[in-house]
Amino acid sequence: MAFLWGNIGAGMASIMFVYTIFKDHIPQSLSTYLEKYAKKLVRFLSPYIEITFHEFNGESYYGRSEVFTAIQTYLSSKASTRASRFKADFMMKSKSLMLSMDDYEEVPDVFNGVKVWWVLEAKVLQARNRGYNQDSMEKRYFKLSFHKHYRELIAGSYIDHVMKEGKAVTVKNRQRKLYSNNPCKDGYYWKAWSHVYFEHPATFDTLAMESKKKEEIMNDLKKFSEAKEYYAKIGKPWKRGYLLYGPPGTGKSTMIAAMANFLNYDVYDLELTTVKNNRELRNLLIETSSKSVIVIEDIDCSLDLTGQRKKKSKKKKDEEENDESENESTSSKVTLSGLLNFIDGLWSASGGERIIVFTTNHVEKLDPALIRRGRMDKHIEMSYCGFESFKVLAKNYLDIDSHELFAEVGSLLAETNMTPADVAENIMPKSDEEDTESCLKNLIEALIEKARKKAEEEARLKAEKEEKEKKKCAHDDTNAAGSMKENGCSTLYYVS
Ligand SMILES: Nc1ncnc2c1ncn2[C@@H]1O[C@H](COP(=O)(O)OP(=O)(O)OP(=O)(O)O)[C@@H](O)[C@H]1O
Ligand SMILES: [Mg+2]
Repeated sequence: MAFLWGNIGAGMASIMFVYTIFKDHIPQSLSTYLEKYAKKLVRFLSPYIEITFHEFNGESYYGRSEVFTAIQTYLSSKASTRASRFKADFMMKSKSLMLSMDDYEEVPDVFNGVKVWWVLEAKVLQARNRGYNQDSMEKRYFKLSFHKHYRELIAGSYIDHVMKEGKAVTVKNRQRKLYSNNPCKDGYYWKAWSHVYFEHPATFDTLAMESKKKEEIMNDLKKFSEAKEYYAKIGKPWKRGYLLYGPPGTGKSTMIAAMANFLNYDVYDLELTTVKNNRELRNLLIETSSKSVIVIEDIDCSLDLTGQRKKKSKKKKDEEENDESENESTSSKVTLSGLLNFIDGLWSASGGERIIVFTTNHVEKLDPALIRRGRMDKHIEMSYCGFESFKVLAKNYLDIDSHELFAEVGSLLAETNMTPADVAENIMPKSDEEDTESCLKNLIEALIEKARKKAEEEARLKAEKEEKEKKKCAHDDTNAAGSMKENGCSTLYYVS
């Protein structure tokens, strides 16, 4: 683009050339001075304007600037037709190559007939000398150049256009991610979450659950995802809490995957036991992106949160405040109030739609404050496999809608508590020889066996109870006899 300057550019180039030859003979201070003013002069004479967009601009400690990311995505769609050097990434979702501009590669673009130039540059900064550890850092930025004449058009409408297009391309190419809270290094920067691509196959179609309940949940999720204006109107953060509770193997984790697939959201799997304190929890929340499901599994086991709020002594409160300030001990010190703040979205100032899901096997153990409506807006019980759920599993695993053995399975399921995980395990063909009928027979056998064990257990408990009652009666008789003697009503006196 410099050659467009014509004579001015050529003149400046000659001066710079002469300067480089004699540079070594000029004192250092004068050379710096000359360089500084030469650059100013160039800028003053240039008919072009440059705007830079830095990758990390202090918006957040860990995060990349959203503007930088949107520009990068926008340019990757341009770069593939207009640049000659590319960096290639394999897009898992579309199973295709995604090309993006390489460093220092210039990509031209035209907006309303006006030409602009983009280039990705980097500055290497020497980090502060910390004893033996002297790292250097690279700061990347996009530089946009255009003619002064179009300042308003480019700085206004064009940048808006780039942001919009960039975000639209991101949504289209979005490879959803499953994040976990293990910090990882991305170039020179630490990120609070590391991720893998999220490719769980569960959907609401494959989820074994009564259809009415399923539909209700799907409608709830859909309504939530379309309610941006509504949440803004009522002045609440755009988030919704779900509590999934029920015995192991009833599909709580499967339901979370189905929810994320249904909404096309990322999943943040938050392992609370590794979070050091409330401050770290807050940072983790800030680093979550919009359109995400934040999951805390087995909330009752994660931390000793139950009743902590009620029991908290003055000493504990002081400790918690210290923890908030500087003390970063290794053991987890997330408190119930820290978690409540987390859920209330007090720190999710960055906005955007988020779903929070807790799972537990023991809902009765949780502090009511944690699961009250408004925090956990919807409580969903995941229960044992009924006939309707079985039919979904039979369709998933055996590809059948009906069978003469269905009636028997149905009546056995009504009498026996078997989880969908166990039903699935029993009907899954174990070899090529196993046909549909033998798979269903396996399930029937397992159900009969379970019913037999249940009956045995019930009989054992009944016998135990009767035995206890007998003993209690004998004890009561003894006491009664003792008291009669005391009252002079009996000649016998029993010692119990
Ligand atoms: N409702 C269900 N629909 C379809 N598949 C299910 C369902 N419940 C369980 N399964 C099957 O059983 C396996 C275990 O289920 P899942 O991990 O979702 O149970 P969970 O309720 O999360 O158990 P836990 O309380 O132990 O975490 C799943 O991989 C899935 O194949
Ligand atoms: Mg689970």
